[in-house]
Amino acid sequence: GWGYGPSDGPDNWCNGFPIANGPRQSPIDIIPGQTSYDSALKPLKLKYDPSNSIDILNNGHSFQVGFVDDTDSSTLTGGPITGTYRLKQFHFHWGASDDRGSEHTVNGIKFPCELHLVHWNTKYPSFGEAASEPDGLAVVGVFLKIGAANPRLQKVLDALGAIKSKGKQTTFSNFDAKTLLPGSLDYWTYDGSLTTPPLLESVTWIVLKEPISVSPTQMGKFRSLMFSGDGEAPCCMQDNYRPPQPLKGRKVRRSFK
Ligand SMILES: NS(=O)(=O)c1ccc(O)c(NC(=O)NCCCCO)c1
Ligand SMILES: [Zn+2]
Repeated sequence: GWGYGPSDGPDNWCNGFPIANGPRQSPIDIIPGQTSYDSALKPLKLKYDPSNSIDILNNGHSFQVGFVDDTDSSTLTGGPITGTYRLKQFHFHWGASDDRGSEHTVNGIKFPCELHLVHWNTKYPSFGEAASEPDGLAVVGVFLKIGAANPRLQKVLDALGAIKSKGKQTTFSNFDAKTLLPGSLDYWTYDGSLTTPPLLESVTWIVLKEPISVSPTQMGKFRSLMFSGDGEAPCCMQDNYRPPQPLKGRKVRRSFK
């Protein structure tokens, strides 16, 4: 399988997934001075129902909080997308130290962590089907910046003790994903892909300009997870980020002046 190590990491993904060198790969370096303000872009509308959160899982690449997605109770509408996209899961990418970890960068600057809220287009029957369509997915990216401890993030971090190794899963109910969003929903947007294999080019990326805070101690909690499963050689889950990919002529739009 694929991973983030010297032999199975991002530089080798093209061997199993040739789309790794495709025309709309993610993440990218966002250069604000080269983005275009688009007054036609609508405000983001995120409506999340806390009763939809179900579980938290260590999938061996990151950890993700899963949501019930059989109704339109947790959705993304507006922004650059048309129609209704349902929240499926959120997860993070982070570094071994606070100087790296985000997937998107801004003027080449790496943040210590990046949150991805993954949504799928309800014009398709399921996430799996949507994931192979050019307009199938919309992922909201939120940067985490070192500062004061984030009490809303702490609720998620307190659950990590139960999912230390690959394959572990536990219930995670009544979590309001909206509490992880910054005050401003100003965003950059561009057409891209999943940032992990299968690297499908089906994602409308919506990257928020304003970061949320995380403390150094909280970053340590992320790094206490393991890529490895029980009984395997222990390997700390860190540096689980893909570096920026070539823009290949794509335009990045912004929702704000
Ligand atoms: N980072 S991302 O672009 O927001 C992203 C959003 C949704 C995804 O489904 C994936 N990738 C994925 O599921 N790969 C299959 C095996 C992963 C472990 O189960 C990546
Ligand atoms: Zn991600």
